[in-house]
Formats: sequence, C-alpha cells, structure tokens
Amino acid sequence: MNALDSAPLLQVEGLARHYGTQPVFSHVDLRVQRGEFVAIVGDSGVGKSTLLNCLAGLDHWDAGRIAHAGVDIGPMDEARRALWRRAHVGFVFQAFHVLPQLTVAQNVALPLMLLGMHDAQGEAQVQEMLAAVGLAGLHERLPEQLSGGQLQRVAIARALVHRPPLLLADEPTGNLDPDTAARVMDVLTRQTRERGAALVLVTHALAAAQRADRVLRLTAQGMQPLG
Ligand SMILES: Nc1ncnc2c1ncn2[C@@H]1O[C@H](COP(=O)(O)OP(=O)(O)OP(=O)(O)O)[C@@H](O)[C@H]1O
Repeated sequence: MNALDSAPLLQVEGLARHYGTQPVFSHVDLRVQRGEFVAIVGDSGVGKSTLLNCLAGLDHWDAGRIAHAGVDIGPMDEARRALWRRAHVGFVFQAFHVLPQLTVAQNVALPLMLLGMHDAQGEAQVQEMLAAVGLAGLHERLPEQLSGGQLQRVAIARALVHRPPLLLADEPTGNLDPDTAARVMDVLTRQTRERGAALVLVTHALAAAQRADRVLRLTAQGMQPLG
C-alpha cells in the first residue's frame, strides 16, 4: 500500500469560508475513512450546504485544505476538478437536478454515460440501483410523472450508480415518508459498508444521524463531536 492509499479518503484542515465580509465558518477539520459514515448537523444557515459544496469542489473556500485520498483538490483547475468529481464523487443535492427530458433510467445512467461505462454491466447497475431505491417499475417514466419523493430517489440512484468512493448527501431524506427514508438510508449505508465508500451526510433528521458512526456539529467556530 502506498502513502496515498493509506491516506484518509477525505481530509479537511482549517477550512474557512466567507461571503464578502460575512464569515460563514472557520477552523473546520474533518477526516473520513473508507467505509465510514459521518453525519453533520447544525443550525439552519450555519453553512452545512456550503461545506458540502466545498467538499465536492463545487464551491471555493478562503483558507484551509481539502484532500481526497491524499490528493489536494485546491490547486486543480475547473476542468480537472469536474473530471475528478465525475469519477470520484456521488452528490445527492437538496434540489434534485433531475433532467426533465430524460426517462428515469436515462437519468440514473447519466454518470455511467459520461464515464464511458454504460455497457451491459452498467445497465445492470442502473436496474439494480432502481430496485434498491424502490423504483423498479418506473424506469421508462419521465420526471414530470413522478412524485417529489420518487424524484429524490432518482437523484440518489444516479449519485450512487457508478459506485463513487465519496458520497456527499444534503438532507437526502427530507422529502420522504419514514419507510422510504429508511430504505434510502439503507442504500446509502450499504454502499458505505459493503463497497467501502466514505459517506458525509448533512441532516436535521435524527433517524438518519443515528445510523452514523460519528455525528459532528458545525458551528461558526468549527466542527465538534456531538454529545
Ligand atoms: N450567495 C450567497 N451570498 C451571500 N450569503 C450566502 C450565499 N449563499 C448562502 N449564503 C449564506 O451563507 C450561510 C450558509 O448557508 P448554507 O445554505 O450553507 O447553510 P445551511 O447550514 O446548509 O442551512 P440550512 O440548514 O437552512 O439548509 C447562510 O447564512 C446563508 O444566508
């Protein structure tokens, strides 16, 4: 095993972000190992979504460092970061970003298509993922023919289908009834436990946070273990 393989899957040191002169957070440190599930809680507006966007390389930060498997993503230019994100990150957003003109199955297959992996094996992964989130019979439907909770599950299936090593989820069970929420959490935790992904989940839902290995609270001063 070389030094990069033994590095934490995600390592954040001294991260700080502000909007104009308004600080959002500072001194954020975080290490997440492969196969580990970390939940982040915190008051509304404290910067949880902003932090997740930084971890995905979708937003910039003003101080500190983010490394994935030992690779610093700070110096990467936009194009390189986009390619890196496509292969390495599965992101479940609060807004679903499901493409309205594509069917459910095509939406889920999108990451595989972009990675040139949409072959027979890839299509099997699409079907497997749709079944895992409880959408097996709906693959030919268009997004406009789905409920909010079903759309959320399409977004989750799409985030996981290419088996990325880092999963970032922003309130993934926010629009779901308790049974469906539990099922979605099953899918996320299985991907973490069985495939060794690292999962960072932002949530206000106690049921989701209780499944985590660690729960951390984000405040303006940084991140602390809860309890
Ligand atoms: N484009 C922007 N310009 C200025 N301030 C912003 C901008 N986007 C977000 N903010 C502010 O940054 C802070 C962090 O927002 P963020 O959405 O990350 O919080 P959050 O903890 O995820 O909130 P919630 O739990 O309500 O979703 C908030 O106070 C918000 O008002």
